[in-house]
Amino acid sequence: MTRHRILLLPGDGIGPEVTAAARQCLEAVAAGFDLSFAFDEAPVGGAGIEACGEPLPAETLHRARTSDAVLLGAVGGPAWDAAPRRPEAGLLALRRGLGLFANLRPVKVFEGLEDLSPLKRDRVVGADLLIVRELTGGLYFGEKREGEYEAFDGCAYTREEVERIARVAFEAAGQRRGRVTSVDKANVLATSRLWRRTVEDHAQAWPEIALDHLYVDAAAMTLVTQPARFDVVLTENLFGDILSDEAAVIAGSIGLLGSASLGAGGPGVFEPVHGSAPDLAGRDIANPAGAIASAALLLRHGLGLPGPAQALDAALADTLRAGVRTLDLGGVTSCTRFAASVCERLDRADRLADRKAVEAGMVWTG
Ligand SMILES: NC(=O)C1=CN([C@@H]2O[C@H](COP(=O)(O)OP(=O)(O)OC[C@H]3O[C@@H](n4cnc5c(N)ncnc54)[C@H](O)[C@@H]3O)[C@@H](O)[C@H]2O)C=CC1
Ligand SMILES: CC(C)CC(=O)C(=O)O
Ligand SMILES: [Mg+2]
Repeated sequence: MTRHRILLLPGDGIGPEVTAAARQCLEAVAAGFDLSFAFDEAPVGGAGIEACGEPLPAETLHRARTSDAVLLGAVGGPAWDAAPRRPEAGLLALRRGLGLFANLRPVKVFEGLEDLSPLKRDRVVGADLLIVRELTGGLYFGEKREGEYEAFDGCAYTREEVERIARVAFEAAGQRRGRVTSVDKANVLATSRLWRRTVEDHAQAWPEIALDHLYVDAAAMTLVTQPARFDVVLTENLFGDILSDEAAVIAGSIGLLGSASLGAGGPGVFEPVHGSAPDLAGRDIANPAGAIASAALLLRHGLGLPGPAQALDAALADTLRAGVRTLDLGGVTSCTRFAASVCERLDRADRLADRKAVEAGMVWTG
């Protein structure tokens, strides 16, 4: 039996709580599908600074590189706000170190949560989009200078960087509803004009995919006024970061969103979209759904196990449909109890997924 090596990077704040919840679900999946997962754990972010003086200790990066997939919680918090090296730098270094240029952030409205969003119900029902965010270029990785009276952040993109993320977006659209909306600020930024030209050229090879462009300011508005208009949203690092938090409004809580960060074949990093939520940390009240959704993405994209991924997605959806809700969803269920509910439902969800699991060569044995 293949032993899949999963590295856990819990990080800071609620990171350890939601990562433990997601691990519990992965263990339940492993038991049900007769899979073998070997979990390892290493410090990153503030935890890395505390343990080794570095937000990304060399040993953590080494263990990430030699794993099959990485499940990360979140990094950062007020304790390190004045630190010379911030926890967030560890996350960026991990993404760069593993070459994870593509960040997939699915956004949908779970059945039973249609009234959670402050947006009108008829706007959010049917919304189902995928943000494809470029993850290792742009402002976050440009030249930086920080002085007392002047600071500088450089933004650079190459044609090759835009092309490879465009390919991911067009491929995803081909498996979804066939539409890519590329978001830039080409009326002002040179990098955005390169982005738009490159995406236009790339689209020539995909005549079956409908491509349109929006400036990021208009995209921010349209995302909440007509969310169902979007299928795949292709955008650069900074815009994707901001738009994905905004898109959480469609789902109803940022605690619900998971993500997959993928490169050219090595291990991917799977992490919720939210941050370390210091206001919730240590109280067992965070919503672990985003981390659990990330674990499902890990199964699908990180380990190539679509049957088990589908089972975990189904158990999560079933849990939410049944009204099990953490505080952010208007409920009282704790983080640990929510995870236990997903595990309890895995059996049923797996039976529902049986046909797909069998197709994928994975049979439920629990
Ligand atoms: N990927 C990562 O590791 C990220 C780290 N951060 C870091 O996290 C720290 C806090 O940043 P914020 O801007 O406050 O963003 P945040 O995402 O941690 O929190 C924003 C709001 O969402 C709520 N929230 C977040 N996750 C939740 C969950 N699972 N369940 C229920 N509610 C949840 C929080 O309580 C807060 O009200 C900062 O140090 C920031 O740099 C922020 C974003 C991403
Ligand atoms: C802390 C940032 C670097 C990460 C972030 O906000 C994100 O990737 O969504
Ligand atoms: Mg973010």
